[in-house]
Amino acid sequence: MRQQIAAANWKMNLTWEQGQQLLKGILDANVTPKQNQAVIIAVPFPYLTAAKEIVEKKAGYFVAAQNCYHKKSGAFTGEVSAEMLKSIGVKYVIIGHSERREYFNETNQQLADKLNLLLENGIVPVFCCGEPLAVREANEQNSYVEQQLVESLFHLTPEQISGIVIAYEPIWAIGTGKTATADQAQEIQAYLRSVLAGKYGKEVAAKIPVLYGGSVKAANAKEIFSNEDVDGGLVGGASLQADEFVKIIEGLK
Ligand SMILES: O=C[C@H](O)COP(=O)(O)O
Repeated sequence: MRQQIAAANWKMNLTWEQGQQLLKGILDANVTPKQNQAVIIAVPFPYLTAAKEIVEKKAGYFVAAQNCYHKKSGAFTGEVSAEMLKSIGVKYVIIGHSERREYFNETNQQLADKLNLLLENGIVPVFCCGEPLAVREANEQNSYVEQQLVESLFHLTPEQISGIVIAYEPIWAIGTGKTATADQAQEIQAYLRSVLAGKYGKEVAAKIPVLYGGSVKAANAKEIFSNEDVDGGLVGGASLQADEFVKIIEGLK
């Protein structure tokens, strides 16, 4: 079975003291991921090293960064490179979150560059994609998200793309409490997998985990994750409460 992933994205929330409490709550629940499962916790940059010490003591649990810069190194004050993240042992990095696309004007081309840098450094990119409400209302979500994949991912070799994780997050469902139905998630994620299969073949497409994100919580995780093409979730709000996130982990296939 493809890898199944419960990914927490703290975004710009929590002091380090609060973060430690949350990690303690999650790890004290002592849920052991199965062979095909992983738990990823994306914390703010300043917490990465200390969080890694705590989180990665437990098998199957990893920290992630929430972003990296699209250039290798140089005079880019305030930015963090893929190589720096590698140098402290970070194994996963979220890129292309809709908040970064919207508030920081990230483009598909910049994301293609970030992917290259992460892969060069042996880091697994968690590539986010997803459509805004107006696109969903016009029923154009498939072609919209397909374009995001084509422009950011399709320069990768089959071997490279086999090493990434995709997170489909409809923007209208992020932090709104409005979740895509399990059927809506399955439908578009099956479509995205067919797009990947069209370019790379079915065997490669079948290996790539595709997560769903957008108001996932303990109460709906299991149902959403039960779909064939939904390989877990990228969770914002509900990942800030230990008991909620633990139940989400338990909802993985
Ligand atoms: O990265 C996580 C997503 O943006 C989902 O956030 P949310 O679970 O608060 O809707």
